[in-house]
Amino acid sequence: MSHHILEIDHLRHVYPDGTEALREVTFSVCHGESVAVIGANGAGKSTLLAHLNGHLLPHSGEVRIGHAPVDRSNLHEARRTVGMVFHDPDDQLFMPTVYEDVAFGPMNLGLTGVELQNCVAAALRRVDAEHLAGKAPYNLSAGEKRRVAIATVLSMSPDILVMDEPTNGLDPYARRQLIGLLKDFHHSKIVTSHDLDMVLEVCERTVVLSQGVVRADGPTLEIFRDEALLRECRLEKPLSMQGCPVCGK
Ligand SMILES: Nc1ncnc2c1ncn2[C@@H]1O[C@H](COP(=O)(O)OP(=O)(O)OP(=O)(O)O)[C@@H](O)[C@H]1O
Repeated sequence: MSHHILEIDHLRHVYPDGTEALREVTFSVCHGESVAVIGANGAGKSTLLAHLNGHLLPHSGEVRIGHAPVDRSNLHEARRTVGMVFHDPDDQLFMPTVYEDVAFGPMNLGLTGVELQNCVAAALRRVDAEHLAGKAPYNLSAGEKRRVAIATVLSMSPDILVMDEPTNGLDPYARRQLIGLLKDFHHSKIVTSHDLDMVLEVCERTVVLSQGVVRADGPTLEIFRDEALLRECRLEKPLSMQGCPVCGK
């Protein structure tokens, strides 16, 4: 029995206008592993994420979660197993208060009363947002919204946390807080981002997509040291790995 929690097997996706966004994409994620999926604009990252919880279904190939292929018959289970934090938190927060947003998922799973209250409090505590419980989500700052969006997913106890551009729009302090939070999660994680410094800190492994194809898959540091690969895939080294712009060292 393999120790993979998620397997992406020869996944191909073609949009109705004929754009072939993913071609034979194959890689697996182990229990507890943090994997970044990086690539230039249009490389296929969002299309790939949309397959992980069945928002899109493949033209050929498959996505397996815990060895079960994701298809129309098990979308509900796939969405419970894969906690997806969307690119824009406003797509995830729609209730009058933060508490109700975080309670929404577990309530649908049948939690009520004290059990529900404890579940919401635990999820908010993990993202350091208990004090926001009574606030209206639309009044929160970008960093607060991002943390609450993560809490809405954590309250469902997913086996895999998937995050699309988690540091987008955050100021340096909020970004640093989020990186700390991600490093403290010992879930399996898949993160897509153009923030390669964050990737370097949070993900031990990186998959590089280019024009819908997996161009490389390996330890993050090795990938970022491969200048020819980065150039070919229209990527740049993380700033923390570039020399000083003044002295060149
Ligand atoms: N609904 C759609 N219909 C047709 N083509 C699409 C659609 N959505 C995405 N595409 C195309 O599929 C390819 C992959 O797009 P995708 O959004 O997955 O890339 P991405 O790596 O997430 O890009 P970015 O970094 O800009 O967010 C691109 O060529 C894009 O133009």
